[in-house]
Amino acid sequence: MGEIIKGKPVADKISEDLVREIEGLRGKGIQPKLSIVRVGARPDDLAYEKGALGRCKKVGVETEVIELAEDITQDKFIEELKRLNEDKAVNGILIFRPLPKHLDESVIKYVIAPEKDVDCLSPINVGKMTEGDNTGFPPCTPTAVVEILKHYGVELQGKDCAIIGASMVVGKPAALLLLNENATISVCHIFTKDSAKVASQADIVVVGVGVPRLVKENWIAEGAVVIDVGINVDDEGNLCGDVDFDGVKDKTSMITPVPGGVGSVTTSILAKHVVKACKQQNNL
Ligand SMILES: Nc1nc(=O)c2c([nH]1)NC[C@@H]1CN(c3ccc(C(=O)N[C@@H](CCC(=O)O)C(=O)O)cc3)C=[N+]21
Repeated sequence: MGEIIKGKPVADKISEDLVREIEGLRGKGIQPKLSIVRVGARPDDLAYEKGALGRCKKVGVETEVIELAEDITQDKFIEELKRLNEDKAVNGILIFRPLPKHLDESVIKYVIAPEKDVDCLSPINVGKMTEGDNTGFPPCTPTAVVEILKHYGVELQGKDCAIIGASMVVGKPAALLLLNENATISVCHIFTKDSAKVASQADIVVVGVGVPRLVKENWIAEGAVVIDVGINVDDEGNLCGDVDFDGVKDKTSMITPVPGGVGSVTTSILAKHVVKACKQQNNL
């Protein structure tokens, strides 16, 4: 019991396919490119940026980072974004979130070109995900969750999934993507009466809340599959997930580690979305 299912084999498989696909595109004179938009220098954003740049380099996706000042005005930000929308060389745009408070995401999400929106900021892509329309771009992290489950042969149809956390970047989209796989979904959040009870009745538990080691042994049914999306730094400065890995592991049939789990697949999905966007934009 307690097979540790790592992200690397999943990421490697996706990367191998991408390398081949990008070689094919280059043969046609096409080079996929991602623009990353970062406002300020939050450690969280820098960590993701480092992983994303490394992955893109490895598979052959060109990158640029648009570094904007922490105090950039909304008008200037929108001007930059429109420039990227119109730049024919740019196929994908990733805007790090959350944006500083003075930038209004509810306005900006309508400005990003949906066909370049590789991490699902645009309501068009949220809508496509909700409908199960595969022409859009669901957010990279919950997509990585589903890819890991499929890679390790976890049946989803008819299974009971508990999602812990209801954010727009993890919980809500994870619920929709797993629903699209015909699983039965329960979503727990801070107002849920008894999250441990809901989780302990599930075949699959997906956790993305940002609370170090929240999910304990009593939350997990014997033989359940546990996917830990959290990336936290604990009091000793170590990277840890939202699941008490040592306490939970032996009760599960499979569990993802942190680091080395979902986080390592997210950047491969990002690169995959850039290539998909590139192909769509070139009518391929
Ligand atoms: N639009 C948007 N989408 C995001 O998904 C998003 C964001 N904005 N803003 C910042 C946060 C933070 N975040 C991280 C992802 C990976 C690591 C990380 O450490 N990744 C390691 C692997 C960690 C592991 O192995 O588990 C790597 O890629 O090498 C950290 C942080 C994404 N975020």
